[in-house]
Amino acid sequence: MPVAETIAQTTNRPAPSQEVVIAVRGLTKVFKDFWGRPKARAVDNVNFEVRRGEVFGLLGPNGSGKSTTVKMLLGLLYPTKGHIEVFNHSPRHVATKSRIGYLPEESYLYRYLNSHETLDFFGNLFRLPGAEREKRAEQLLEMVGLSQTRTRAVGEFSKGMQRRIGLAQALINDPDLVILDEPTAGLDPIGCREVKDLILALARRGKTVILSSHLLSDVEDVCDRVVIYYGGRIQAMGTLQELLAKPDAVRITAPVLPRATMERVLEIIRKDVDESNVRIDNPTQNLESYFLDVVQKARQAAEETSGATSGHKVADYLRGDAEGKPATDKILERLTSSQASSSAPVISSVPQPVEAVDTKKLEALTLPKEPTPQPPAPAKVDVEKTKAELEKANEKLSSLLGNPGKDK
Ligand SMILES: Nc1ncnc2c1ncn2[C@@H]1O[C@H](COP(=O)(O)OP(=O)(O)OP(=O)(O)O)[C@@H](O)[C@H]1O
Repeated sequence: MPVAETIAQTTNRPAPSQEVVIAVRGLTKVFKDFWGRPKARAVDNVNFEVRRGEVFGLLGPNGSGKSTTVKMLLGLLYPTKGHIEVFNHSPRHVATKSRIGYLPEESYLYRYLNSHETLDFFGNLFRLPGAEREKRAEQLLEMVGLSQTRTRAVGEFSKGMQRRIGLAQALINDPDLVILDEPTAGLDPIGCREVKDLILALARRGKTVILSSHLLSDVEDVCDRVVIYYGGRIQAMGTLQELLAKPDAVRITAPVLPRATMERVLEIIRKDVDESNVRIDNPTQNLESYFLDVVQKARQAAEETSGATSGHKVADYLRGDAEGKPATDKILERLTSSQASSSAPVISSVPQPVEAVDTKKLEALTLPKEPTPQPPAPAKVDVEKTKAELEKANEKLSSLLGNPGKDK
């Protein structure tokens, strides 16, 4: 799988359509004991709708009702009360089931089948013709980075490799609705990023994705909307923007500024807000980007691995015209923009006193040698610099894909 993009908000994904794929109303599930006495109210009067092309996150602590909800969406459990429609039908409708791909929390694989046979077996369950099964299996194995281990029994696979084959299995029927329970559990950071990119690629193609995960950063990277459960009830639901925005604070990011400029900026800010409410710091890159950089360098040594390799491009049959902009363009944009801001200090004005302006920090953030104060740079595009950055990013992308020059 290519690294297509990481943060949903930075993608040019079309807005989800108005077509409702899942409608859940008053959904309740009470598990009863042998004598019919209520044992656990796993899901309690839950309502939500998911539209076509949406990536919808199910969040909540252990035992809060996520898996029970998923099992009811799949028609594996009957609701005690309430109503579920998937593609306008009951989840038990056979034709509806054929449009769903499911990656359970634990993959149930036949340990003596190899990865190719595993996919062939599941393709057979969907009555795919032999040639089509063969084609999809090959593409999927390549996509999840398992083509080199296609003849090894899946029982020998590591946890992350089992997750990868499970993901391939969930996609063999080219489903319109993909339900993924902890898809990144056990995966290395590159695998996690590839799975997130795959989810975004599926959504761009108009697939609907339900993602249940405890990894909040994963959810944040890919989900359009999330629901947060506690005790079987929905505690919060909305887009990430709605749930996470802090409308009473602003953040300004800029390249490192001369001390005099910083002083002037602070002077202006102080006129409106108390100094103790202003925080200055350097943005840091996240651990994922740092890790990928380190691995990229290590990979140049081209060490052999008996495990999963980095995945390759999204399987052709899963791609569609709706992909829009090529994946490489997006990663270039992201890499260049993150480079541009890597050394930038952030000034944020927050309502709660976080940290008073620290003169030492301020000094550290300003240029080491006091240059002559420069007037603010005009906002013109430095074509040469942008070109160089693009080339650098392209190299980074090629080595991330382990496929130098191919996507140029
Ligand atoms: N088959 C069952 N019989 C009895 N109780 C059950 C059954 N399945 C789930 N429960 C109970 O329902 C509640 C919700 O469980 P569920 O598996 O849906 O939680 P979850 O949010 O998926 O948790 P986790 O994050 O740990 O996977 C828990 O109290 C659980 O014990």
